[in-house]
Amino acid sequence: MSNKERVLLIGVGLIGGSVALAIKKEHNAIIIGYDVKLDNCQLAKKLQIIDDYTENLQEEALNADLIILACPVEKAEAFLEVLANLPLKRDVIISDVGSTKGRILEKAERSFNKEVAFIGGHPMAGSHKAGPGSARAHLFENAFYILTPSRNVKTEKIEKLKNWLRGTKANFITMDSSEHDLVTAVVSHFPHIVAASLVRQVENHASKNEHVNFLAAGGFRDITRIASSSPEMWRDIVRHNQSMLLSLLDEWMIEMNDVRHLIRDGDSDLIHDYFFGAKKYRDSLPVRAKGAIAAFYDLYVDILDRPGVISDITTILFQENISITNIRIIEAREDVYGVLRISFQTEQDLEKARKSLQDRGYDTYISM
Ligand SMILES: NC(=O)C1=CN([C@@H]2O[C@H](COP(=O)(O)OP(=O)(O)OC[C@H]3O[C@@H](n4cnc5c(N)ncnc54)[C@H](O)[C@@H]3O)[C@@H](O)[C@H]2O)C=CC1
Ligand SMILES: O=C(O)C(=O)Cc1ccc(O)cc1
Repeated sequence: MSNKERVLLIGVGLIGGSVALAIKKEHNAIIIGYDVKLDNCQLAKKLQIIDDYTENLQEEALNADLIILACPVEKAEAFLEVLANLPLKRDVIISDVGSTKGRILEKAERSFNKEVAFIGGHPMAGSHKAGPGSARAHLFENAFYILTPSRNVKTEKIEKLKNWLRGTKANFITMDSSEHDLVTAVVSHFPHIVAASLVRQVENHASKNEHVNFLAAGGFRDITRIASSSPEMWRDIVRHNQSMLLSLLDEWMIEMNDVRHLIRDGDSDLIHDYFFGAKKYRDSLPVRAKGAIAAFYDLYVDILDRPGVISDITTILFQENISITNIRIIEAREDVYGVLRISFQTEQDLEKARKSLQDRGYDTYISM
């Protein structure tokens, strides 16, 4: 066997694949994938995300220097038990990428002896897409990557894990698992539940009114994008973070009840203050920083409603080798300016596109 270090990736999907690509950029290690979906392993190998895959997890685990769990969190918890019963390498580091940390850390601390360093990990970036086909080496660039080491882990092991993951170009922060589960519940898990519930409410109305579907196609689709994420992943997150989510739901119901009173009483100043408070806080949040939910790298371009303008713009971007992920006319009236919204994968693409289009006389905006 070669003397290169070996990484075992359990769950070869969007996040596992992106972590693997980031490791490959910086390390000459051998990355072996394991996944219940053989197709995902085969695709990942073809895309050179992993070097190879195995159907014998237990055998590969014995040789691994780094093991990363990147499957839904309830499965990850079950794999910890499998790993705990194996004679792993003495200095192995085990980490995960799961969206919840409390139950995983509890299991790790109960299962492993002090030679095994389990360091929870959660890259706070991603998307509603799934599978290795959507994996990107730069997915976590400038994002926060939360680490939740188990109690007995030495600082040098944490530094070693950061070194393994340096190709992500993420900003590492360390916290304990309960703080992690609280903040992620507030900024990510609970908003997902709200997004799903909004979509389900619209669906209910769509069955009674034929216009709802058409009207929900635009902005509503955008603000509820996260409701298209993997149901398996969110099922596990909700089960793992149950108590935090129940307490946030209680808070939300009190808040909604207050809103109900506001609307019922119809006091124009109080209603204004409610929206003003929300706007003030939202406007104070960093615009281009990466948070828990992926930012939209959207550029708005004023366009005259004339034939050929869209192909002119896409040609400019093509010549500049800038890939776009979505393009849409979001406002177009006869004989007046329309607005084209172009979405990019990265901030750099957005800035490059903005410059190229401005140089050719187009008026562009980053937010509307
Ligand atoms: N999607 C996102 O934006 C983010 C997700 N996460 C976390 O990352 C983890 C993975 O999520 P994604 O990569 O988004 O999902 P994904 O669906 O793209 O990848 C998950 C992979 O795990 C595999 N898998 C499922 N059960 C398995 C099992 N029993 N054994 C082996 N492999 C199994 C799936 O076949 C799939 O290839 C989850 O724990 C999620 O909470 C963390 C940050 C962001
Ligand atoms: O932008 C989105 O779709 C997300 O919500 C990404 C996301 C999903 C799960 C996480 O634990 C962290 C980030």
